[in-house]
Amino acid sequence: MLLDPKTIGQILVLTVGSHIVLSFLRTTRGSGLIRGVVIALIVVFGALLGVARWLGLSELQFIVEGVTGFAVVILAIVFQPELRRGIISLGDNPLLSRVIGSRAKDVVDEVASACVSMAKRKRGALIAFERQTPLDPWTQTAQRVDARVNRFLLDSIFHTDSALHDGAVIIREDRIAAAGAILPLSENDRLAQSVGTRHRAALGLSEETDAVVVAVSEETGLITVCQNGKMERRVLRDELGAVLRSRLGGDDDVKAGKDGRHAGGRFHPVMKFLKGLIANPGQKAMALAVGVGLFLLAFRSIRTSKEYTLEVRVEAGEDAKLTPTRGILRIVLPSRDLHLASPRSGDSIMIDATAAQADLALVGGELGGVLIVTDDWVGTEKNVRPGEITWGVDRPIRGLDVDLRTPGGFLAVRVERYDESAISPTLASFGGGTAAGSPLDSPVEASLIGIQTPIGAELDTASVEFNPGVVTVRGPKEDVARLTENPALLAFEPIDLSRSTGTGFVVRLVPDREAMEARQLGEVMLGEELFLRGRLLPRETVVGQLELEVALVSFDAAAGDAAPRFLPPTETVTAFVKTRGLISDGIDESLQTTMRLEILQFVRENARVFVDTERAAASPGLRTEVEVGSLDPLWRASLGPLFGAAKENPGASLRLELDESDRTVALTRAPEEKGQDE
Ligand SMILES: Nc1ncnc2c1ncn2[C@@H]1O[C@H](COP(=O)(O)OP(=O)(O)OP(=O)(O)O)[C@@H](O)[C@H]1O
Repeated sequence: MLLDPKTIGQILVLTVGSHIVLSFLRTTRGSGLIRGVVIALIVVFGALLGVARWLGLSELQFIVEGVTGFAVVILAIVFQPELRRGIISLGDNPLLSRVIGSRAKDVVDEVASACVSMAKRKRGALIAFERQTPLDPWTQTAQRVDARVNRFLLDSIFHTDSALHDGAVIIREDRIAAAGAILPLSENDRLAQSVGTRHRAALGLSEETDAVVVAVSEETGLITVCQNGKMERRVLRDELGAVLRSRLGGDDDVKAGKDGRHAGGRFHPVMKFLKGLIANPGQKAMALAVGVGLFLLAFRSIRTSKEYTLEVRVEAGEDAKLTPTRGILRIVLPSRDLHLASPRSGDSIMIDATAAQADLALVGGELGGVLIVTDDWVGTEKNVRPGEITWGVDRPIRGLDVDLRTPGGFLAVRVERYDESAISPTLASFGGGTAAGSPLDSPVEASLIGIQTPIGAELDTASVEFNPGVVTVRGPKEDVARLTENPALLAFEPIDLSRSTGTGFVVRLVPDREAMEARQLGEVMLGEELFLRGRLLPRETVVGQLELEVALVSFDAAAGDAAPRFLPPTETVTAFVKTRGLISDGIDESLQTTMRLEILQFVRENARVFVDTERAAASPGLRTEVEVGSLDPLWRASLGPLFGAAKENPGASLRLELDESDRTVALTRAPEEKGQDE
């Protein structure tokens, strides 16, 4: 529990209240009835309330709680006189009596003055001050007076001619309650024989009650004050007022007489108050215990509500944690073969928790829950009531009343077995090598793939191949179905190109993060690891365009004179010169131009565009396909130092590509020579 100032303040108030009640119960010694009734009621009500709470008997609890208020009112009415006296006895408090005690002071002065006057005239008197113990037993058998205390009235009561002079006067608060009261005689053996009945009666009452009794001797005129079974004799007339005040101030420790306190009168009220604080420690400890107990009772009883958001997290098998964790609704599945189809792991669930303040204080800002799923839930949707979930934080807390913020107030939980499927993804599944977001379409620095001259490069999708093999995916039925339909939901892991990877690379496939986040895929497991194997090539660029003459070539040497004869073609064709990895975009433009010119020069001198006469013969009179001779490996040896090591790179190339519209030429047969006909 939090010991904040509010809590401490409330406990203090309850402790003071308990102390007042306990003091009250103690003071009504003469009325054991009220104590008995109060204690019996507390025990009975407390027990009933406890049992009702424990067993959840809400109707009984309701009635007991309701009746408690009535019981207090009825008690107050029935015991009104006792309560009144009890409340008045609070005036004994030295500070309070200072505030409200001016009357008390007058009473004492009046009594003291009457006693002194009677002592001087040797008139016998016996006056008892009622304090906390009611003196009813003695007033009831005496003459009721009920007059304001007054020295002359006292004097005349004890006048020998007075009908009331025999017996004692009893003073209650500021009034003479009775006169002619017969007090109990002390049976103290140690009293001298000479002590007469008046003085024995004075001592006797002081033994049985907390009353302060003054006796004036008819014989000697001496004044005696009795309290707590002790007799102080020969009280000086001048000091009687002070002695009485000190006795009636409630300070039992004051001993009249030799120490001269009478001269000073009484203690300072603040001192008395402070002494009062440490006096009677047993009762104060009990008051504190009652105060703390009442506070805890209220703290545990007052129920409040609080809103929490919990994240669903799934665990399975024996490793699952079975105690609640802050902010998490843990759903524990019986085995790893199962998965939670709904709610999905990561979902948020809103709940309202209503509980005793004490319990919510334990929970603090975050609540957690554990739901244990059994095998028979598989394949069926079960509506879980909040009561079936163990709520708490770090440990279960009983009695939390939780409402789920879902229509119907329950959590619909569906558990499925994992599904399995084999898929064989193709490159097309990934949108080729240039799919947006795919790491494969990033331009690759030539330096990273072993070409010294930095050049732009892109993935040649034609050269990308998959590792052979089929991938088995395993997961929730719907996810597996989605993946089978659209393997592109598998994504590439980022490629980290390094010199050691050269132009080849291997990429692992994983479920696509965006697809996961878009909830297209939940928890897919790959049966085997799936790899993509690819090769990186520098980007191909066009160096220039050439008009080339077409030559006639016969590859069939054995044909000799038998070969068909054609006239050399009169047409030319357009060819594009294309390179990879030879001219980088990054270098100086004039240098690029020089390099281009060198390449074009080389191609003009070495390129061969030809028609194979053997093949052309097969289609006489038609347009015939033109072919291009290979420039490789000739160009690697022939290009000058400008091209440096770039031309040694296996990824670099130089090739000739004919214009699509210009790939054929018309051939005409040569006229037959005479000699041949013969
Ligand atoms: N039980 C009693 N309750 C009240 N007053 C009593 C009681 N017994 C005696 N008295 C009073 O005491 C008077 C008798 O006093 P007695 O002489 O026996 O006692 P004492 O102690 O010697 O007093 P004193 O010194 O005044 O003579 C009675 O007249 C009566 O007023």
